[in-house]
Amino acid sequence: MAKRIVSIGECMIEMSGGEDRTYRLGYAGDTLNTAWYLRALLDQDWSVDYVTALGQDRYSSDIRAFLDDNGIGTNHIQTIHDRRPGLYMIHQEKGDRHFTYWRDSSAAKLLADDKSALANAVEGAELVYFSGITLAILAPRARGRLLGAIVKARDNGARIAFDTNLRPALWSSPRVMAGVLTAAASLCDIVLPTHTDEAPLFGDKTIDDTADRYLELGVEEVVVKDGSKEALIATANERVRIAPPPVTNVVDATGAGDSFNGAYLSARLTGKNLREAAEAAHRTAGIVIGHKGALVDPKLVR
Ligand SMILES: O=C(O)C(=O)C[C@H](O)[C@H](O)CO
Repeated sequence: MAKRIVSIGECMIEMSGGEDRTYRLGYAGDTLNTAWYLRALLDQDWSVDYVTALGQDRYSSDIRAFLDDNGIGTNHIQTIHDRRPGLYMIHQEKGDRHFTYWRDSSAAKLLADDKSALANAVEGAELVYFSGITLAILAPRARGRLLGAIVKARDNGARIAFDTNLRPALWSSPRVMAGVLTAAASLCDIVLPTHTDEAPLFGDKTIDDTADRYLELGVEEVVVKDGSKEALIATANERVRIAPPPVTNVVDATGAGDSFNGAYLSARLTGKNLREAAEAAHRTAGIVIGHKGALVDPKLVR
């Protein structure tokens, strides 16, 4: 039987491009993006399931079909009858991508309402992946239910990977965001933060400060991304710094970190060392930022 990876979070309708007010419709969301690159890079010894909630509208049906067609498991996607998927638009400004969201009443906000559905979803997983965005969209009690299911999965042998993925707009305050993310990270085996996002919130001066903060929480492997600068992979015994290869063609940085995570985790799951995994991750992210939207054709990254 294939070894299971479960990624938990929100998939939205994505509008990318926007030149002459012409947009391309896609489906994306940080945890789905990572699932997408895991699916693209792993062989059929692995299954990749996406756990979220969708509605019954045409876009929810299309998202399910899109995931099915691309080999991502949809059996644990819940249906919320009177809700629809969220939506976001990407715009480019001053060399970076920015997002505007319509997601306040999306179906995914209810993904952790059913405790037994969550427990079933993570059962038998080898790796469970979630993010700070997954936590940000949930009400406080639902966050507790999700973290409870994750702790149980870990007790049953799953490894837990977490990208803190800071989105201040989705949190009630920076203090709540910092507190919840730190508590969640302390339950995880692999944490994949982005230094530039975390530095102003936590006062980190260097990528080593970011790594140390998570190592001190008991995290085994910390993967600190830093945009176009070198990434730091830190464990209690080893520190590896890997610069990305030069990239000349940045079209849209959406999904760079998520694809980095997908490639990194797929390399680690198949026995690659920290250096090899970080190199593979930079390579994949370098391809993704040359295209519009978060998801590129899997053939381009294989
Ligand atoms: O910002 C979010 O919540 C998204 O999930 C949208 C993008 O796909 C994601 O941020 C890219 O990392």
